Amino acid sequence: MGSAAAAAVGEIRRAQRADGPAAVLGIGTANPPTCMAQDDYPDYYFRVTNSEHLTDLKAKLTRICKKSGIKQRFMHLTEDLLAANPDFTDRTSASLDARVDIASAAVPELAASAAAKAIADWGRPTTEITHLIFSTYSGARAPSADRRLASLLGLSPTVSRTMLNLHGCYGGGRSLQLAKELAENNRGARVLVACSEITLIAFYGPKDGCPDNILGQALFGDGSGAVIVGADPVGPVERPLFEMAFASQTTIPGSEDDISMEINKGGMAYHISNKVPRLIGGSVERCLIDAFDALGVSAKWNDLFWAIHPGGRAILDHIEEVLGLDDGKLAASRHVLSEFGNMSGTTVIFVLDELRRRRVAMLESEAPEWGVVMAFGPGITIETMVLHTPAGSLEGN
Ligand SMILES: CC(C)(COP(=O)(O)OP(=O)(O)OC[C@H]1O[C@@H](n2cnc3c(N)ncnc32)[C@H](O)[C@@H]1OP(=O)(O)O)[C@@H](O)C(=O)NCCC(=O)NCCSC(=O)CC(=O)O
Repeated sequence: MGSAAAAAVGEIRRAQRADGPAAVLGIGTANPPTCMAQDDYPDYYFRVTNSEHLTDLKAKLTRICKKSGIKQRFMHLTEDLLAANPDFTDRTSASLDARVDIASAAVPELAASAAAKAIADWGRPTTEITHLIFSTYSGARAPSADRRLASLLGLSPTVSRTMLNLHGCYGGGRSLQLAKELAENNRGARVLVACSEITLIAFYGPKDGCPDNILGQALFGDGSGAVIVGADPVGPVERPLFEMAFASQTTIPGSEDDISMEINKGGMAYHISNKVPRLIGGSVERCLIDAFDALGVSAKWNDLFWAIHPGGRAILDHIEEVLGLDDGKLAASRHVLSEFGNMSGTTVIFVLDELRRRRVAMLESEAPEWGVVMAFGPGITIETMVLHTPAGSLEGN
């Protein structure tokens, strides 16, 4: 290639890319209608699974629920749905087909409800969405939930879709990072991120010797979160809520067996070791130092705003301790954990939405300029994203 052609290709490439950083331009969330108080859950769970005789496990679930930092959770699976599918309580039954049938409809429908709110918050027509990233642990079919969501919303047939399956609790962080790459590398792109999780795929009765299931029964809830991401916002309609300044992914060496998920004939099984809070707590500071070094920004942890995936109360406690965070710095994460439980990949979007609400209530001078999103999942994988809030970004919210 001659130097003139190389220059022309370089010019084309520059013209194809955005000028500014990707930013969050709208956020929406949704939950199924059934809300379960955490204090009532052990009685409910052991009754509907006909397991009242497993008194030790019920006492264990009660202890975990009390220490979980969760007040309530939302669930798609109701008692009526369970009565229609009694084999869902038996982990050895071949119930995957029935679970996938229900999830294939419910997961994109919940996402459509969150996405409609994100699109309204963004303020431009649905047909101007150019890319869709969908993340769920319930996907087991193609065409998948991304295709169904595109139909439900009436997205353009030229929308470029990406499906993320089984990323678990880092699905939201991964989706946001991919959205940043797409928005910055495609001038004018408007990316819809949709995460949607319903626990029905992994609901079983209790079984002696299976404490993972008891932990999961205490933690996980259902919800969907959607975000519109784009660069070079077109005012006055588009307002950048959070600019995405930097993103990275890190895997904790030797931790591949500490969080795992697998689909089998009876649904999804998972394992969460009791080392998870310590492993994550021991790794986050290195990720943060590397991120801010790469940006050339000097950061004091207490001067940032925080959107940490609330995987469990002990994870937040460990992070707070290792980073020396003041009380209240993880308030948005603790609030979401309390009101909704751990909704896997979706949770971090709820935390971002909660942070946005809390920042609106602050004076501009009190609201930290820089912040961090962190999410964790199988791997153990840590997603880190540094956010920046442009001046005036909270006005009019
Ligand atoms: C479960 C807890 C609320 C319990 O609170 P405390 O630790 O303060 O209390 P504690 O030490 O007295 O423990 C109470 C009971 O919980 C049990 N327990 C603790 N961790 C457990 C685990 N990983 N598996 C099974 N049981 C567990 C203890 O053995 C104990 O049982 P007994 O009382 O019988 O002695 C907390 O440990 C916590 O938040 N853990 C983090 C949960 C986690 O790893 N979440 C990540 C989910 S995965 C995720 O977010 C990503 C993804 O899915 O992709």
